[in-house]
Amino acid sequence: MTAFIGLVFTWWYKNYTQPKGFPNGPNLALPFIGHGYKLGSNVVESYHKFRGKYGDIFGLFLGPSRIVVLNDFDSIQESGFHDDFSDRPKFLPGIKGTLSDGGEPGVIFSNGKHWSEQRRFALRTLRDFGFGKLKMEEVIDEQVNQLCSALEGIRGQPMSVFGVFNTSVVNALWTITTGQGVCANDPRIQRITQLLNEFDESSASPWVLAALLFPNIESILSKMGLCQLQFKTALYEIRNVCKRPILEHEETFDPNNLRDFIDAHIQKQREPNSGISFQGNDGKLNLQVVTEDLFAAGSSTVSLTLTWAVLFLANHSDVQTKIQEELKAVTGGNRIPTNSERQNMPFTEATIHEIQRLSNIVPNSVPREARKDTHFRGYFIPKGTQIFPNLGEVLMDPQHFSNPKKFHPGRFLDENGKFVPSPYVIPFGLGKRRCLGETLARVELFKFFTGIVDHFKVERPSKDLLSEDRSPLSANRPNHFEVCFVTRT
Ligand code: HEM
Repeated sequence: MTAFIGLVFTWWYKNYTQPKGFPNGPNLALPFIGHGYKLGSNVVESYHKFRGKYGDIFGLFLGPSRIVVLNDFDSIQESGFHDDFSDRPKFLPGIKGTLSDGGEPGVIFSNGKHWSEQRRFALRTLRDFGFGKLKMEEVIDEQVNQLCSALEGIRGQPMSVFGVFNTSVVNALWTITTGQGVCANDPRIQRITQLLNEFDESSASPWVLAALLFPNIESILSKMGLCQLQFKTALYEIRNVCKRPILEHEETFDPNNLRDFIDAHIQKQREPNSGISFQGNDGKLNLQVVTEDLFAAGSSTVSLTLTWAVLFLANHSDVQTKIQEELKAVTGGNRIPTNSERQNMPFTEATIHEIQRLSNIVPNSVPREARKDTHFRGYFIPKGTQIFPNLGEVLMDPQHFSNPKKFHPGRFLDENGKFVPSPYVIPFGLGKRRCLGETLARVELFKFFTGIVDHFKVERPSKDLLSEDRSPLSANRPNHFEVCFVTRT
C-alpha cells in the first residue's frame, strides 16, 4: 500500500508541480483537473484576480496542461515575436485530418512550414483581394444593403441582435472564398452560424477549455453535461458545406480567370515550386482546412463586435449623431463610404477603435506553445507549456486607458480632432500569429457599422440604459438586450 501511495505521489509530483524558476501561481494542482477547481465560472475574471495576486506573468495547470498567462503589453508583445513561442498546441488532434508529416493542416492550428506557407498565402490573398469582377468592398456593400433592408422590414420594433449579423458576415466570407452568392436564409449557412454562436456562448467555461486542451476527457465531460463541443460539430458541418464548391472549382478551374480564394489556392497547388504545403494530397487538405479556418475564425468575431457596437450606439445617441454628421460630410449620407474614405472620418474611426477595445471579444487570444525549454523574462518555461496572451488585461488596463470601463471614443482624438490609434488596442493579437483576417475584419466592421448608422437611429426600447457588462456565462458576450432600428428619413 505504501508503495502504491508512493507511486501515485511520484506521478502527481512529476505531472502536477511546477519546475524551479516557473512563474508563480495558485498552489496544489489536482490530478486531471489541475487548478480548474480554483477558477470560477468566468475564466477572465479569475485570471484578473490571479494577476493581482501573482503578478503580470503567472502559471497554473488547466486540466493536465501547464499554462503561462501573460497579462501585460510588453510580455505579450515580446512573446508574440519569439520564435520559441510561435507554435500552436495540438487542438483536437486529427479532427481536421493529418498531413503526410503527421502535422495539423490549415492555418490556425498548424505549425512549421505548412503554417508559414499557408499563412503567407491567405494573408496576401485576403489583403489584395480582387478577382475579376469580385471586389471585397462590393461583396461587403451588398451584404450591408441586404442587412439594412431586412432590418427596415422590422419597422422599428424592439428586437434582439444576437445572431443577426452572423448570416451577413458568413455570406460575405462565402462569396469571397467560393465566388458564389448565397441567399440570406440558406439553411447550411444558418446551421454553421448557429453552431459557432453556441460555441462562442460557452467558450468561457473552464470545462470547455479543459476539453479543448485535453481531448481525452472531452467525452466524460460531455456525458456529465459539463460541456458540449458544438465547435467540433460545426467544423464537420463547415467541411461538408465547403467540399462541394472545392470539387466544382477543381473541375472548372481556368488559370486565366481566377474567381475567388479557392481558385487562387488551386493555382498555387498547380505551380511546381509553390512550397510543400501546396503539393499533392497535403495541398488539397490544406485548402479544405484553410477554408474552414476562415469561417471558424472570421464569422462570430466580426458579428459579435457588431453586436457590441449596436449596444454602445443605443446607449450613446450623441455618438450616433456625430457619426451621421461625418457621413453626411463625406458621402452626402446616402451611400456606404469606401474604405479609403475612412481617413476623413476620424470620429467614426475612434468609435470603432473604442468598440474593439471595450468589447474585448477574444480576451485570452488563441493559445501558443513553447517549442523548447526557454528562458523568458527571468522565468523558466519548459517545452510544451501553453502560452495564453491575455489581451483583455491590456485592453482594460488603467495604466493605458483612464477609466477603462467607460465607453469614450474621444480618448483616441487629439486636440485637433485627429484620430490617434493606441498601440495598446490589440484585439487582433500581436506578433507572428497575429490575426490574418485583420484587413478583412476592419473593412467589414467599418462598412457594417457606417451602413447601420447611416440607415437607422438605434434606440433603446425603454429609457433605461442597456447593461454594458459581460454576460456572467461568457467572457465576450453582452447580456441579452433588445434595440429598435428606426429608419432615418
Ligand atoms: C473583429 C474581428 C476579429 C478579431 C478580434 C480577431 C482576433 C484574432 C486573434 C486574437 C487571433 C489570435 C492571434 C494570436 O495568436 O496572436 C486571431 C487569429 C486568427 N484569425 Fe482573427 N480575428 C478577427 C477576424 C478574423 C477574420 C475576419 C478572419 C478571416 C476571415 C480571421 C482569421 C484568423 C486566422 C486564420 C487566425 C489564425 C492565425 C495564425 O494562427 O497564424 N480573423 N484572430
